[in-house]
Amino acid sequence: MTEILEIPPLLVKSGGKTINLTFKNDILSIAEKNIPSRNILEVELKNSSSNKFNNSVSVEIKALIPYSGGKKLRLTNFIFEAITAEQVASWVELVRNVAYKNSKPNKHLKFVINPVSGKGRSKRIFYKEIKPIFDAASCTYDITCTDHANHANELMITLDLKKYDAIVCIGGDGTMYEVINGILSREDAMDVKIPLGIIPTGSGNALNISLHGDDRGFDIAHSALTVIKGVPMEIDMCSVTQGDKRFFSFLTQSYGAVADCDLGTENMRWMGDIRFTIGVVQAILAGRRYSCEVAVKFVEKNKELIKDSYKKGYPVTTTKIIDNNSDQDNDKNNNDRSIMNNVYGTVNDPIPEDWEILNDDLYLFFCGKTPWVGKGFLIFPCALPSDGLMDLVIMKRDTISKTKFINILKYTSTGAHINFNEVEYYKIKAFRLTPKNRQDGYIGIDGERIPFEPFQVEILPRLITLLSVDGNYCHANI
Ligand SMILES: Nc1ncnc2c1ncn2[C@@H]1O[C@H](COP(=O)(O)OP(=O)(O)OP(=O)(O)O)[C@@H](O)[C@H]1O
Repeated sequence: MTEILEIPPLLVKSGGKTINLTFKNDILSIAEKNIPSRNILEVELKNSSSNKFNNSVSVEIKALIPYSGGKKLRLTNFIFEAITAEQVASWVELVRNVAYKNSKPNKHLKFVINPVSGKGRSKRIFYKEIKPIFDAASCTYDITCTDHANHANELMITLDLKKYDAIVCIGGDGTMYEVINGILSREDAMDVKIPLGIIPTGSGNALNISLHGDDRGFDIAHSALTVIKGVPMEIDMCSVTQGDKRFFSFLTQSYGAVADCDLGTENMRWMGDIRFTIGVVQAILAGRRYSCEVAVKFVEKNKELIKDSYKKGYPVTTTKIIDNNSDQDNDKNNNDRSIMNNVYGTVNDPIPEDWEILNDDLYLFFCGKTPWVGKGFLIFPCALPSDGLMDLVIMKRDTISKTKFINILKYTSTGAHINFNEVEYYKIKAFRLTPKNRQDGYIGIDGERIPFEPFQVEILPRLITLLSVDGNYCHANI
């Protein structure tokens, strides 16, 4: 992330040689040190064993260095003996400023560790891999290890957020879901701007994959670096109402074969990702029908325009005035973090007049805000964090054969499924889904099952801030 190129090199001794020290890697901390020679064991630099420090002035750099083809990062300490002691203090100061030019150094953090996420190894991973990186970056922190489901939610309601620079989940999407819903149920929710970070120890980690891409979505060091040096990124929230309940979703809302296979094959978890494919094939071959009535507030139906806007790097909302409804001022919504209340009411209100009603047998109804919804599953390649819109993918039973549907699903790994004519891809502001002709089935919100009853979802812009690599989700090459 940080390129220390503008810094004049410092003349140092390393491995018995004199070198001009420049540093291009991600520096977590840099300090001037008077190091007695017996501390030489700290030095991990190649060929450094011949260094003798003899109480001279040295520079200690802790950095994340790429290895394994640059895909992984390793925490490494370097100590160099300076040739001219006078130079060191100003050089150290300069490097420190560049290393943290876009982010606050020495952050004070709240870690929320979910000990049961993923394979139940979060605590061990924290002490072995995560803590050393934050210590190297001179961060300070408090830790809460959740001891029951919903603990993270409860914690966020009462926590003094002003004490921290960021809240960091050590867990999966479910932990982040609780943190977000806790924050948004606070009395002062509209004033909370604290950024949230995630270090992936869960099983799905859709959010972290969307932040870092398929390659790095499960990578601890890259995610830690994003917390330490990342850029705040506001994200829209999906406000969901069902019955008399209201809650916030930040990933997906799904119904149909994929929801069935995600949620209905929990007993096959031991199989790994293959359970999902088997589940889809089972559901389709069994001829399961997913009838429903969906009412949608569409914003953009032209798939080519959506793709084109994404490729050019701007949201469709900037190409078109989308909604002149007096109840919702889009400019305001797109620029302000100004609403907590639903604009379109709840699932118990009449459907607004300007929504379109679809009555269909579906294979798939998938709506969401993050491009990736799991590893190798780039279902919404044009999703943007804060365009004030949700992406919607629909596949209808009467337009696609069973084999074609299964075939198209394979292309979701690269996002290329949206190029098929049979796949509908929309930008929408709100929808209501009412399941039909079935007593029971699966509806998934952020990968968790909710009751098989009508529900309504609308977008509320920019309610939460995440720490991201560069202010956007990982780019999808569509
Ligand atoms: N101490 C605990 N005991 C039991 N459940 C807990 C505890 N702490 C948290 N939970 C619950 O664990 C659930 C799963 O957590 P999380 O989603 O982070 O992990 P995951 O399911 O492995 O990851 P992902 O959602 O990314 O697939 C959360 O919904 C949370 O309510």
